[in-house]
Amino acid sequence: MGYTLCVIGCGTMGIAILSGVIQSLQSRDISHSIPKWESHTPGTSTPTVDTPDPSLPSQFIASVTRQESALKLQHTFGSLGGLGASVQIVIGGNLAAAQQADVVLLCCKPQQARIILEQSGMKEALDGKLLISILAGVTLSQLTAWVLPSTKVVRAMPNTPCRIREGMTVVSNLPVSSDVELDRSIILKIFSSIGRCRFLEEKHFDACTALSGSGPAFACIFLEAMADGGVMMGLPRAEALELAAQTLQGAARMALQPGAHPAQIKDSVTTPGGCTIAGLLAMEDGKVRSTIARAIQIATERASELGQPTKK
Ligand SMILES: NC(=O)C1=CN([C@@H]2O[C@H](COP(=O)(O)OP(=O)(O)OC[C@H]3O[C@@H](n4cnc5c(N)ncnc54)[C@H](OP(=O)(O)O)[C@@H]3O)[C@@H](O)[C@H]2O)C=CC1
Ligand SMILES: O=C(O)[C@@H]1CCC=N1
Repeated sequence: MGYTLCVIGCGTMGIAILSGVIQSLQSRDISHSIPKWESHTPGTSTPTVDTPDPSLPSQFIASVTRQESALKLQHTFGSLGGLGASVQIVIGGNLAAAQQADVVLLCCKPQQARIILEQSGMKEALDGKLLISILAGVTLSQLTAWVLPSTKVVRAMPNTPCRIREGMTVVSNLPVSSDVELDRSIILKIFSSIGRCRFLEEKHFDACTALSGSGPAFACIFLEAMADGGVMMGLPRAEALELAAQTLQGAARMALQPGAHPAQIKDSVTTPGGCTIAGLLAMEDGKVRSTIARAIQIATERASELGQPTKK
């Protein structure tokens, strides 16, 4: 028997994480050994025997406030069958959900965190438990001030591709009060089962929020623009999108190979006097690099404002 994982605020990200974890458990990938503490490439591990593992979740609770959201969760998790159908969906019951849980994943909006954590009885419900916040901008010092010192608080910054188990999640270092081995294992089994996961110091979190948290949106602007170019040149829209998406996926996977560098991948495509260099120069004329890099800079600055008292 594993532990009970509760998601408080189960919207886009809560669904992405829970769906990914449940699918992973159902395909048994999550029980595979983790090759390294800090990073894991999906699909590279080997199966292990089916023994009860205290670092694996076996019961799930998803908490929201609206009936409409609950119906959506019922449909989404129900369609996964098995464990998905067993997810307990609660409306307006954060406290009872936290009381029942062993590990709580806080996935509400940044500005709701304080109200949820300071609800009467919540401190006691979280006593000694692992609380993982995915909230952009809400700092560890804010979170720890809203719970008892015995609550083990970490921040995680996942992204929407967790839903298809191709996510990128950055996790802050574990607190000293933590049972380091078990808690690291719990965290890695959640987030490595739905993509890559690595630990980084909290000071990098706003940049990670912008780069990998917001990144899928930025990447899709680039993807759409590539497809638009193809459509401009007469390609049908659906095929243009397929070509753009698969090309970005292929290039990204090449860049993730050990020892690879994006400049080397670019150079290998670029035949002297050919069409690639012509396109690259047009991109440089449009300041595409600084535009994209500045977008990450501005998003980082905005991330640092989220969940702060004077900002919305
Ligand atoms: N979207 C993304 O790509 C990423 C988001 N994040 C962070 O994840 C968090 C959630 O974002 P996202 O999933 O997009 O937001 P959503 O709005 O999709 O989800 C928020 C959920 O919280 C629920 N909720 C609202 N109030 C309460 C409450 N008092 N108690 C319990 N549940 C409540 C809402 O349901 P209902 O209305 O029924 O209450 C909703 O399901 C944010 O803090 C964001 O910074 C981090 C990484 C990536
Ligand atoms: O836009 C946002 O604020 C959230 C955080 C990262 C991605 N989405």
